[in-house]
Amino acid sequence: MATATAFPVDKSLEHPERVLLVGVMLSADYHGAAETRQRLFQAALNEAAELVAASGGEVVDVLSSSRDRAHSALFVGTGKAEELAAAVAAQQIDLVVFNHELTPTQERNLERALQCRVLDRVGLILAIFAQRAQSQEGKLQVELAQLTHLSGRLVRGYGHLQSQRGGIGLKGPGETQLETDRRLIGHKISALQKQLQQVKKQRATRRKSRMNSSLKTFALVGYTNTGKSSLFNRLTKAEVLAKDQLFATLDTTARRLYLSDAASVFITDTVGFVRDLPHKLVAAFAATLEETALADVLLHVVDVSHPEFERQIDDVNTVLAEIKAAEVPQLLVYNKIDKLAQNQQRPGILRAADGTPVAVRISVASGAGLADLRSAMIELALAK
Ligand SMILES: Nc1nc2c(ncn2[C@@H]2O[C@H](COP(=O)(O)OP(=O)(O)OP(=O)(O)O)[C@@H](O)[C@H]2O)c(=O)[nH]1
Ligand SMILES: [Mg+2]
Repeated sequence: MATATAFPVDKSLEHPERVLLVGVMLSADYHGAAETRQRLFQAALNEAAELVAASGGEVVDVLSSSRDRAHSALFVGTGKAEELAAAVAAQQIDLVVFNHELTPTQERNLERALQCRVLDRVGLILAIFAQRAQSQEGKLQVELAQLTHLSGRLVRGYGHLQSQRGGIGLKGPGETQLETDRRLIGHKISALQKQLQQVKKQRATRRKSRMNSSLKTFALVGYTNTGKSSLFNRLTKAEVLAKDQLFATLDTTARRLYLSDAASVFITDTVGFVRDLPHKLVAAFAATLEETALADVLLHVVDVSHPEFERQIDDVNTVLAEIKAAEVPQLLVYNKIDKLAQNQQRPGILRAADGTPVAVRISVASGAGLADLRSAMIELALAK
């Protein structure tokens, strides 16, 4: 349900946008030896470039610098701002993306100084979600996240002006507008929350009928672009969109899956996670992610060919803890082994000391290890 609002909620991108990507390596954010810090910083920049691509933008230039700072606050000095403004003008940049969190005030000041739109990482992820949301639920959730993001900005963004005015007791026109905006946003937010509550009920009803059937539920989770939807399709012969793109999936789909005569299960595919997934987004997607927390087993899909796959596993576990799914048993699915060196492509099940399957090495692309995965799933489905 698209809604027109009086305020600039829509930060969605129009493509093709010419994007300047800015990375600032703050010593507070990257730890370890210089070489490690450099590698992590580069990986974060690469991921930001992928996010830009996922939003339909084109990275025209990347500027990075490092700063020795004890606290993790980005400060853009006048010299740097001038350098950025020159780059924006020279290369006809439409959008500058900071791979760093900006305060609303910083974002506004930068927009003024650079004469061009500015987004930080959170804003970029929200913009992608806004573009992608397909289902009514997905759209409601993204809109809620954007409005919450905006209302936070209105309050914080104008706060310093208000306190200055407070003493004089003035009520300028801007302030009145601000109050109106706040009230409208407040109404809109509660309306959205009510609608989402409704959706949540419908979901609960559907889930209940699944639970009554006493079938176990497996939920696919994992970092974005690891192959969850590809695996879902392969296992269930469904046709969920699978694409080499961050956040191809935003909704949850559930299908019944026959594993053996004794074991039929439900399997769900859902939105992928990313480092620093905005909290507002996680909160807004609570209804979608609830399925995950209530699953019997999580199939944690990992792109084992990704240089940062171990960190991605940690990032996913962080989000899982946030949505109270940390206690759900996990089976790690090491996918894309076809992309590893020849001598590392061996598929199969890895077991704990007591014999419980803890991980399976597979390739959805080549089909290697899929039989192992199915038998591990049967074991877990029949356990208890
Ligand atoms: N080489 C290789 N590529 C794979 C394999 N599995 C999936 N892919 C590719 O990885 C990309 C991402 O796949 P998806 O299934 O969309 O990944 P996802 O985890 O659902 O991604 P999001 O929905 O964005 O979170 C696609 O281009 C797939 O073709 C695999 O085993 N090997
Ligand atoms: Mg997907």
